[in-house]
Amino acid sequence: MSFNQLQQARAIALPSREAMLRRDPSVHQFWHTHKALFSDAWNEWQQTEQDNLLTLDSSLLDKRLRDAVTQAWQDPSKDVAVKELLQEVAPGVFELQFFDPERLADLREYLERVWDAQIPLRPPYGIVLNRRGAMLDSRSEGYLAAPNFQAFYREMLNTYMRPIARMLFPEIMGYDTQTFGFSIHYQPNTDSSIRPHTDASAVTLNINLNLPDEAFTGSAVDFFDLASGQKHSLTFKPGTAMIHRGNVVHAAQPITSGERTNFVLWLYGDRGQIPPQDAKRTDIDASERWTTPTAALDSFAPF
Ligand SMILES: O=C(O)CCC(=O)C(=O)O
Ligand SMILES: [Fe+2]
Repeated sequence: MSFNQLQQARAIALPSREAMLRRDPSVHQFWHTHKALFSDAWNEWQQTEQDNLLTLDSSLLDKRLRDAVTQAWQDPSKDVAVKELLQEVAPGVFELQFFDPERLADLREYLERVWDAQIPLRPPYGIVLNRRGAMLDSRSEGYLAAPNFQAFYREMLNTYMRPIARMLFPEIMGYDTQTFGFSIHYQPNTDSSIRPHTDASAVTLNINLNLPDEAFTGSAVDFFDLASGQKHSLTFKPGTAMIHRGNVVHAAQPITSGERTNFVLWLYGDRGQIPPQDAKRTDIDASERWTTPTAALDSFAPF
């Protein structure tokens, strides 16, 4: 690797927002053409910045969660301690404290340095084009390819999300081999809300990254319970996460002041498969939950 990939990458202008929203073929071509360059640039960025960058690891997570999860990996029969940290806040929607709010400043500082890197990043244009968001998974064009971040991202999915999801939603077992993720950022005048939709995932973990002093108003997430016809509006607190099946209809209300930053992580099966509607929801043995699939990652990306 020669040490000028970073400068080269910085000199390349992103396609226009309009072209990205239109999903113009030239946009796909753009990311394809520069794939290796951008990946090398993130490597180089990490090396250049290594004295400034915080190590991303599980010390950023809530201690009770980290301890309970560590224990469950050692002895799956003790995973009730993890379950006790999950609260059902709407039908099929569970809340947990994921990050330690006191450590979020470090993670956010890392992400600020990512923006300052000026390497082209592809914003998530699944539902809307969220300007200050990034694709996180290596299957995605223009993803955040810094090796340290990638190791942390994989740890969040493999060590934490998948076994917890299997505990709550046993029918996802086997429909959880593949990963997907992006970050989103809301502020009142640009990207402020998301209309009702379902996710193309088997399960979604949506984690808030707001610092304790970063208050916002509005921006509740509405979950629609089709069985009862009721709507449950839930507001994120710093470092909390909500986990739900992808097929739960949800929407984000407009943010009226402040900002909100979240990581949205998805699991689904090979080639994007999700469990059939009538999938049996019978519990699986704890020892099966605390495992990591060995299937190769495919390249299917829903958006
Ligand atoms: O506003 C949120 O946190 C929900 C985002 C969401 O539903 C999505 O990105 O699919
Ligand atoms: Fe969603």
